[in-house]
Amino acid sequence: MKKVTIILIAGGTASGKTTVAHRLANEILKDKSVTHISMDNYYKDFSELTFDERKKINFDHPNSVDVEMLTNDLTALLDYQPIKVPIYDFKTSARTEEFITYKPSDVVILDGIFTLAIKDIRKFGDIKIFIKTEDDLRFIRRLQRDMIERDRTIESVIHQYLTEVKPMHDTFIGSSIEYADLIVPYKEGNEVAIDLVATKISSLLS
Ligand SMILES: Nc1ncnc2c1ncn2[C@@H]1O[C@H](COP(=O)(O)OP(=O)(O)O)[C@@H](O)[C@H]1O
Ligand SMILES: O=c1ccn([C@@H]2O[C@H](COP(=O)(O)O)[C@@H](O)[C@H]2O)c(=O)[nH]1
Repeated sequence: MKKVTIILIAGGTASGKTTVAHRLANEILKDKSVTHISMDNYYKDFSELTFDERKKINFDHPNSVDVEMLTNDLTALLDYQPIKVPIYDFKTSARTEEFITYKPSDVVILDGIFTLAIKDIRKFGDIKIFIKTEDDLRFIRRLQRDMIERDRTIESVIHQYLTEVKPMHDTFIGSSIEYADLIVPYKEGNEVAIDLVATKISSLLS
């Protein structure tokens, strides 16, 4: 039986993880059996808390992730079993009541800030990628994205960035680059790195 290949894509907030994962899954590897999963859907379920209480949670600390659910799901995918994942809502900081079902596939791409920082997740990676984007670019992208897509104010983005995002990045996420097989400097896109990953996957699948 063929082994499922798991690609982990890490990097700071707004570094371009989702963009790279999406390109790999939907363009470069579109003829292969590929599933792209976001680690964002594995934040713990804090729905019993009020919205104001949830706003105080530090979502940049690894403890905010439901590692047990994620490891169970990755184990199921390695066994070619389907998984059902709750969809997360960044506007309310809570899981929605909707689920997405992922069918078994030969390649699984998991992207998220903690994919290389959390040992129990990192150990699943066959190919470990870190997207390295300068901090100021990431902050600008995050500010735009959070205000447009996540219902945040400029003040809340700046406050969260200075009190949680940056200190946790400096403590946990930035240093996880040491576990990467490939570091991708993603500014205007990096075709060579993306082609290298595609070639490696093709060789693993053949
Ligand atoms: N190479 C790039 N150049 C310019 N903008 C980019 C680039 N990559 C991503 N973005 C933009 O930055 C924001 C964050 O990208 P995303 O891929 O969602 O990052 P992440 O998943 O790391 O948080 C998005 O609005 C996206 O369109
Ligand atoms: O309820 C939440 C959950 C997470 N966040 C922030 O999201 C980023 C991680 O997502 P990226 O797409 O990689 O940026 C993390 O830095 C958290 O601060 C949130 O704001 N609210």
